[in-house]
Amino acid sequence: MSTSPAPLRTAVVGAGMMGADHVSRITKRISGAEVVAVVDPDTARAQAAAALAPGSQTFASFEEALAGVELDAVIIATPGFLHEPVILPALEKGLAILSEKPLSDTVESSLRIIEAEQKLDRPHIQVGFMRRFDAGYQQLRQLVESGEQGALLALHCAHRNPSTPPNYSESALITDSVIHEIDIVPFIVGEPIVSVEVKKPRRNSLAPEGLPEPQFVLLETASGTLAIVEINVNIQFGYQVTTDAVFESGVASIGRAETIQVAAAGQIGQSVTPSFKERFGAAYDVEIQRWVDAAHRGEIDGPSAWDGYLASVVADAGVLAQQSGRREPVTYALEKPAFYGGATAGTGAAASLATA
Ligand SMILES: NC(=O)C1=CN([C@@H]2O[C@H](COP(=O)(O)OP(=O)(O)OC[C@H]3O[C@@H](n4cnc5c(N)ncnc54)[C@H](O)[C@@H]3O)[C@@H](O)[C@H]2O)C=CC1
Ligand SMILES: O=C1[C@@H](O)[C@H](O)[C@@H](O)[C@H](O)[C@H]1O
Repeated sequence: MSTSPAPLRTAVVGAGMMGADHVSRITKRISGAEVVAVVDPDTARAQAAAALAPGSQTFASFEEALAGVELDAVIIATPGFLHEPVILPALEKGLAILSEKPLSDTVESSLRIIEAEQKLDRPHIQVGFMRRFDAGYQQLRQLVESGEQGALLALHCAHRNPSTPPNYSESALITDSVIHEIDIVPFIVGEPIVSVEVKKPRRNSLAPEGLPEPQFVLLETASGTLAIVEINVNIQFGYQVTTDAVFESGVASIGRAETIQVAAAGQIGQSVTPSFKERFGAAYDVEIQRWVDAAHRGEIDGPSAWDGYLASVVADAGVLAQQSGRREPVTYALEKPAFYGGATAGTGAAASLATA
């Protein structure tokens, strides 16, 4: 008779929107893990999230959680610039780590993280690029790989949010939002991004003062496939993420039919998801379940810290392109280490896409 392994004793660090959602996910929707600690200096948030996971304890810092409870794993859902201070001690303890995107806020920090991780026997960090687990993106990737419609020439990507949180800056358009396309475009195309250019059309007057958006971000991959990303984060009507892929002999579209379409009373309509939590709810569930299952096997099963590092290099070029108005080349300083699953030539970016 086979017995299930003991649940992964997990801390969730950062009990805001994503952290609380992950607490609920682990407790109610997936198996093989339990939240034993919720960490947030904002006591009310920590307690509200911990209430979703009966038996969990709250802590004001990750250090206190490490000292106060036995852990196997950690989910990091603090703002990006606070990921590294949790990732490094978690690596030292050998915990399974799911870091929300981005891996970190700078290339330098991402490099420190991958250097620290490579002191261990194997990758411990999975990055929360959940689109890789979305059924639509997976089908699109398969279509590209099949070659059924010829070569992939271009992608039209729309990334629309109803509004932005406080302190959302112009660079956040790239580092916080387009970072998802920066990860998913190489995943679909199967090759790295080699340049970034940013075009700024007329400003949406409904965006917060000083935020020049929408913007169009052009991501070019190694063989010349062009992804044109409309990043448009104060569009009011809802949350919408779509991709239209242009092939040599056809087009394919994903992301437009998340909800039922109803024809009635002389109209055809469907509702729009209000936020990423609904649009990508199923993808987050699959992402976290696969991360938990892999952690029980001593593995990761999704985008690695190497993928997080690659994304940070492209994001850097993107922020530069916002300011320069020029096409900025993307230069990856490192070859992909064998530690991350393949000593391929060049950036190794394509080979890093084998998972998820
Ligand atoms: N995969 C996805 O689609 C999404 C990912 N995210 C990512 O999730 C992370 C969190 O984002 P949100 O939940 O939107 O932010 P949030 O602002 O709602 O929550 C962040 C929480 O971290 C807490 N915090 C701050 N310093 C801390 C510390 N030293 N230790 C523990 N907690 C601390 C804050 O008090 C706050 O409760 C970010 O990395 C963000 O990029 C966010 C939204 C969607
Ligand atoms: O990661 C996310 C947010 O942080 C970001 O602000 C949004 O633009 C993205 O759509 C969402 O998935």
